Amino acid sequence: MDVLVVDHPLAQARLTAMRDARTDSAAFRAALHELTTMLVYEAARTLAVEHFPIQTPVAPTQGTRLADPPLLVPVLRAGLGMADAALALLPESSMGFVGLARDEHTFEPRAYMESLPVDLAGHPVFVLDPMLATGGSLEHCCRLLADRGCTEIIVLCVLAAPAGIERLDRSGLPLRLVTASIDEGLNEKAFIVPGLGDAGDRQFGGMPRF
Ligand SMILES: O=P(O)(O)OC[C@H]1O[C@H](OP(=O)(O)OP(=O)(O)O)[C@H](O)[C@@H]1O
Ligand SMILES: O=c1cc[nH]c(=O)[nH]1
Ligand SMILES: [Mg+2]
Repeated sequence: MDVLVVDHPLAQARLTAMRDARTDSAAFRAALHELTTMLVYEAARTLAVEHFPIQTPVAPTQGTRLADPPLLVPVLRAGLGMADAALALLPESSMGFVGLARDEHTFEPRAYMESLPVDLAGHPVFVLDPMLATGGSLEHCCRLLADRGCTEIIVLCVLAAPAGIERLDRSGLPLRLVTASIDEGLNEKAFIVPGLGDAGDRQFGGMPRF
């Protein structure tokens, strides 16, 4: 599986703000928004483009645009904080939604929402979720997309644990990963270490489990 680590100093500064336990929710959301802009910029580098004629004030020339803007799929809740920034850079994109909550004991994802186009054959998809921990949630989400015929899945996350990367790699799904960091590992609660805590709670506050 192709993995790109965006180690640009401006990206790492936003990541540092997100890791810092003193960062409040508003500053956390702002840093995630800005970091997502950088992740999307890098992830979009390999998208297919098409050229078309335009006229500058001086002369005719060729313009460039994305041939097929990717479907954006934030994984609720935490991925919601990446949605606005991605849509700002990709204003022609459509958006689908997948809602997953990881069970605190089994660490398996429980699906509670799915709103996706029926047929994704031939279309690229950007999956937005800040955290790749055990990989259960993102594997579940990417499988939903592959089941709809998608063969070009790009996962954008803030932090990836080695176990999650290995799981996605083993899944055989047609994906590549863009992340701001590969962290050391997981603790006994399957939280990423050193990580940044619970990305959903840090943006939106704690939630009672269903
Ligand atoms: O790789 P995994 O082990 O599956 O863990 C990662 C998942 O955990 C977090 O979501 P969470 O279940 O906490 O839901 P939330 O976004 O509503 O907080 C995160 O946003 C990922 O979706
Ligand atoms: O460290 C982790 C692991 C899963 N989900 C999170 O939000 N954080
Ligand atoms: Mg959470």
